[in-house]
This record gives sequence, structure tokens and C-alpha cells, in this order.
Amino acid sequence: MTKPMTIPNDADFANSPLPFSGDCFKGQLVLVSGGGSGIGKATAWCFARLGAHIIITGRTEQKLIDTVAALTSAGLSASYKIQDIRDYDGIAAMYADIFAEFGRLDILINNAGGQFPQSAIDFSKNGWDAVVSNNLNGSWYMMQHAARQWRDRKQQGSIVNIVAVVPRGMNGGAHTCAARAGVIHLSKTVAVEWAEYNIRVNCVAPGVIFSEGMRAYSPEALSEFDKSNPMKRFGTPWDIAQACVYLGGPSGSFITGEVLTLDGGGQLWGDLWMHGRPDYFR
Ligand SMILES: CCCCCCCCC/C=C/C(=O)SCCNC(=O)CCNC(=O)[C@H](O)C(C)(C)COP(=O)(O)OP(=O)(O)OC[C@H]1O[C@@H](n2cnc3c(N)ncnc32)[C@H](O)[C@@H]1OP(=O)(O)O
Ligand SMILES: NC(=O)C1=CN([C@@H]2O[C@H](COP(=O)(O)OP(=O)(O)OC[C@H]3O[C@@H](n4cnc5c(N)ncnc54)[C@H](OP(=O)(O)O)[C@@H]3O)[C@@H](O)[C@H]2O)C=CC1
Repeated sequence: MTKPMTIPNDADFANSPLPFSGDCFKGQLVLVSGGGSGIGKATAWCFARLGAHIIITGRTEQKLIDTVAALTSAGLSASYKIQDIRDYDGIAAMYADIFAEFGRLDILINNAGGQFPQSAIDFSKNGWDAVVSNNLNGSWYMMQHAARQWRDRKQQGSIVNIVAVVPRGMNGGAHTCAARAGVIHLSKTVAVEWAEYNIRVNCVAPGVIFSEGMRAYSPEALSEFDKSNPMKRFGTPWDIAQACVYLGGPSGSFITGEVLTLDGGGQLWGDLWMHGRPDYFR
């Protein structure tokens, strides 16, 4: 099988095969955080091509402008909001604006996040705090404020949290592993608490996915990533996008509190070092 070693772009996402047909998300509103690149961009394209209006969010306006322009040039419906997921009050205001404008939000794809690779023993306090704040607190703020809107308006909702494959830890990524494990168990907990509000909460755990995010890793680490699973290759953002559509939409209507792992079998065989394999483990 050909390795997907180039970062896919808007044109690729405009032409990738869809998991469903028709306008099955017509009339629905989907928010994709971190939708200006990588997995988030692919997910925005997938939902938009299935008829949804997409709101993408992130911190860098140009990426959001470019992605919305690509979507709308293809005749799809999309807009953006600049929003840092660590800004608790800003997120509340953003949802208030969205509900004021659209009167609804059907699906939240809680995808924004990231980290830097480093041995845990070397983390500075600020480094630890930045990653936990981004991936645990940020994900939570996005979930809680959406859920409050749905509860108060008696509307159903669906959340898909993008996490990571954590059952065996993440070498060189202990901070993000802790944060993502937190999101997974938070999701399982509120999947129960929020069932009475008709809010489903699930997680998608990507293995190594070749996206813009890979630029954060050294060539040495990257050169081993595609050998970290028994398929011996990267996955694509489109793989993850389709899982988000399946879990987040009506096809996932009886699924809540679940984690769908897409890692080419990496949790069963192979190991991954986010900062390169230390000599001791060679
Ligand atoms: C089993 C199968 C599994 C399979 C699972 C496989 C998964 C592996 C692949 C994963 C891929 C991805 O996630 S791809 C997605 C990658 N994308 C990203 O990571 C982009 C998003 N990242 C970011 O925005 C940033 O890096 C983020 C982590 C949030 C920090 O942003 P901030 O602006 O808040 O932080 P800053 O002010 O810059 O820095 C805060 C502190 O962090 C430190 N810091 C920041 N970058 C640093 C770095 N590279 N090395 C050391 N330290 C760093 C700074 O020095 C500061 O500490 P002091 O100096 O002490 O003050
Ligand atoms: N690629 C992979 O192999 C894997 C990825 N993941 C996770 O999947 C998600 C998407 O990653 P991917 O698409 O690969 O990489 P990207 O770096 O392309 O995507 C991350 C997105 O999140 C946004 N973002 C990051 N921090 C914040 C913040 N504080 N507030 C708002 N937006 C933010 C970024 O935009 P901006 O900087 O403009 O704000 C960017 O668009 C991330 O959470 C990542 O950690 C998990 C496992 C594996």
C-alpha cells in the first residue's frame, strides 16, 4: 500500500470518498475546533460535503480564512470564529453568539490541541501546565459550555473528543498522555451524567496521522512513526474525519462513552517515541 507521506490539502479532502451519501447532514450545524488544519480541516470537509454548515475555530485567523474560502468555493457552507480553547469566558461568549445566530448546534468535534515532545523528567512547570491546560482544560471548557447551551435549550447534542492512544502511555508525551486520559475518563463520566439531556459524548483516538501536526516532530522521531504499528504506515486525516462523522452523527445514536481507536493496530504491536527512541531502548 502507498504510504500517505504528503500532507493532504483542501483539494484532496474535496475529492476523498465519503462514508455516507447525499445531504444527510443538511440543516445541521457542526463546530470543529482546530478546523484550520490537519484532522480538523478534513473533518470540516467531510461534514460540509454531507450537507452541514460548518463553523471552524482556532487561534490563527489566516488558516481559518483559507479553509472557509476553499469550502465555500466548492459550494459548501462554512464560517469561522477565532477562539483559543483555553479562554473559558471567551468560549461561553462564542457559543452564545452561535446559538443567537443559528439557534442550534448539533455536533461538537473537539479536535483542537497539541503538545511538544520531551522526556517527562525535563518538563518545566510551564511546559506541563501549557499542555495540560490546552488538552484537558481546553477540551473541558468546550464541552461544558456546549452542554449548558443544549441543556438550557432542551436540545440534543453530540460531542466527539479527539484524544490519543493512551493505554500503554505515550513515550515522550507524558503531559499529553495524562491530559488525554483525563479527557477519556471525563467523557465516560459525563456520557452518563448528560444522557438525561440527550447529549452523547464519545472519543476518537488517532494513532500516527500524517498531517500538519507532524511538523512538530524531529526527522529522527518521524522516521520511526510509520513503523509503530503492524500496518507499518501512517493514517490520514480523512480516516479520522470519517470516524467523527460516524460517531458524531445519527449513525452513532446508540453510542456514548466510547473510544474509537484508529491506529493501524498500534495499541497491540509496535512502540512509538514522540521525541525519538533513547539509546537505552535500542
Ligand atoms: C501507542 C501508540 C500511540 C499512538 C499515538 C501517536 C501520537 C503521536 C503523534 C501526535 C501527533 C500530534 O498530536 S500532531 C499535533 C501537533 N500539533 C501541535 O502540537 C500544535 C499545537 N501546539 C501548541 O500550540 C504548543 O506547542 C503548546 C503545547 C500548546 C504550547 O503552547 P503555548 O503557546 O501555551 O506555550 P508556550 O508559551 O510556547 O510555552 C509554554 C511552555 O512550554 C514549553 N515548550 C513549548 N514548546 C516546547 C518544546 N518544543 N520543547 C520544550 N518545551 C517547550 C515552553 O518552553 C514554555 O515553558 P517555559 O520555557 O518553562 O516557560
Ligand atoms: N496527527 C496525529 O498523529 C495525532 C493527532 N492527535 C490530535 O489530533 C488533533 C489534531 O491534530 P492534527 O490535525 O494532527 O494537528 P494540527 O497541529 O494541524 O491541528 C491542531 C489544531 O488545533 C488548533 N489549536 C491548538 N491549540 C489550540 C488552542 N489553544 N486554541 C484553539 N485552537 C488550537 C491549531 O490551530 P491554531 O494553532 O491556529 O490555534 C490547529 O489547527 C490534536 O488535538 C492532536 O494532538 C492525536 C493523536 C495523533
